[in-house]
Amino acid sequence: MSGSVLPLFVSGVVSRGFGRGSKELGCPTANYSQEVVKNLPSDLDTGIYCGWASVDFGPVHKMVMSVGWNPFYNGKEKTMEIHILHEFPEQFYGAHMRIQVSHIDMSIGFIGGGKMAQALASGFISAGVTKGSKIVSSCAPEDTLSAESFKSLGARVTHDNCDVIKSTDVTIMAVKPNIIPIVLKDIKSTITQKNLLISVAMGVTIKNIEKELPAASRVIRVMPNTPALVRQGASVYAPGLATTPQDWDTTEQLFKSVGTIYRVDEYLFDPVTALSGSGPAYIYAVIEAMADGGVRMGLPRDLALQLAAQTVVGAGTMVTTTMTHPATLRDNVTSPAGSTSEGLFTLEESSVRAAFIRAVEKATRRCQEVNKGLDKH
Ligand SMILES: NC(=O)C1=CN([C@@H]2O[C@H](COP(=O)(O)OP(=O)(O)OC[C@H]3O[C@@H](n4cnc5c(N)ncnc54)[C@H](OP(=O)(O)O)[C@@H]3O)[C@@H](O)[C@H]2O)C=CC1
Ligand SMILES: O=C(O)[C@@H]1CCC=N1
Repeated sequence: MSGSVLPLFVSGVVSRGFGRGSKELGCPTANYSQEVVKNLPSDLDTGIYCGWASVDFGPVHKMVMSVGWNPFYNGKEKTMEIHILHEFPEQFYGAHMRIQVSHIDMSIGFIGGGKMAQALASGFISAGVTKGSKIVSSCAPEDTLSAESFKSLGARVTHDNCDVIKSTDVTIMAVKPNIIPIVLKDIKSTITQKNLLISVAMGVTIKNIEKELPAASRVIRVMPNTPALVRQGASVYAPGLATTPQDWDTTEQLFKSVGTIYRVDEYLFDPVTALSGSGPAYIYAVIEAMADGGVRMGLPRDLALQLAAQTVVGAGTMVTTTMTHPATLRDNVTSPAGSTSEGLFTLEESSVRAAFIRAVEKATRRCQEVNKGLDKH
C-alpha cells in the first residue's frame, strides 16, 4: 500500500522515545510525537523505510526509519523511530526534524517460478514493496514460460536454487510439495541464519523443513492464494522455531501488501489450504456455472461472465465490509415468493451447500495425505 504515498515528507518536533533504542540496540533513534504519527497517511504500512533527515534546518543526512507497533516490546501505540546516519554531539529532543521517506526495496527470491510465485511477485511489485530488479527467481530449465513471465517483470532468472538463497533477503519456496525435499537438499549447505525462508507448499510442515536444514534456520510457513496477483489474496502464516519478531513483521508486511494475512497455529494449515488456498478455484467454477445459467436464459456470454464475477466481488465485499452474517445478507436479497427464493430452493435441492462443505473436507484430507507422505505424484 505504501507505494502510493511515497516519497513522503514529514515535519515535526522530536519527542522523547522509550529510552531503549541506544541502550539495547546500540542504535539511537529520534521519535516523532503521537500527533505526527496520527497524521501519517493511513496507506503508509508499518515496516522499514529509508530516506533523508534534517534537524533544525541543518545539513541533510541519510536515515532509516521503522514504523510499527514494536511487538517485541508489547507496544500499544504506533511509532516512527528514525535513526539518522550521523553522529550528533548532543541529544536533540525538542528540535525540529524534517524527513523524506522512501522504501527500502526488499530483495525477494522465489524457488519455483510457477503460478503461485508469479502471482506473489506481480502483487509485491504493484504494491510497491519491491521492484522487479530486486527479484530473483529460480525456474526449472524446461519451464521457459515461467522464466519469460519473471523476465517480463524485470526479475533475474536463474536455474540455480542456491543462487536465489545467496542473493536475496527473503526466499519464497513455491515448488510442489514432492519437490520440496529436492530443493532442501539443494540449498542445505548454502542457507545461513541470514536467510528467511518462506514455504508456501501445501501439506509440508515447518518441522519437515527445519529438520532438513542447518540448526536455527529461519523458516516461516505461509498459505497464500492466487488473488495475491491483484492484491486481494487471503493468507495465513505460522512461524518456525528460530524466527524472530522481525521475521513475523516482514512476513506480515509482505503478504498484507497483497491482501490479508492472519497468524494461525500450524495445525490449521490443512483446512486453510482447503478453504482459501484452493477456494479461488471453487469460486471460478461458481462464476462459470452462474454465467452458463445466464447464457442459457439468453444473456450474451461476455455480459453474463461480467455480471457473475462482479456479483461474487460484491457479495464478498458485503461480508467483509459490513461484518454482517451471510445468512442475514442472504435474507435481505430474498423477497417472499420472489425469484431468489426459487433459486435458493433449487440450490438446496441440489445439496450445493453440502457439496462445498464436502469439498473443503476432501481437500483437507488431501493435504493430510501429502503430509503423511502418501503422495503418489
Ligand atoms: N497455485 C495455487 O493457487 C497455490 C499454490 N500453493 C503452493 O505453491 C506451490 C507451487 O504451486 P504452483 O505455483 O501452483 O505450481 P507450479 O507447478 O505452477 O510451480 C512450481 C514450479 O516449480 C518448478 N520446479 C520444479 N522442480 C523445481 C526445482 N527442483 N527447482 C526449482 N523449481 C522447480 C516447476 O517447473 P516445471 O513445471 O518445469 O516442473 C514449476 O514451474 C505448491 O507447493 C502449492 O501447494 C499454495 C497456495 C495456492
Ligand atoms: O491445489 C493445490 O494443491 C494447491 C494448494 C492450494 C491451491 N493450490
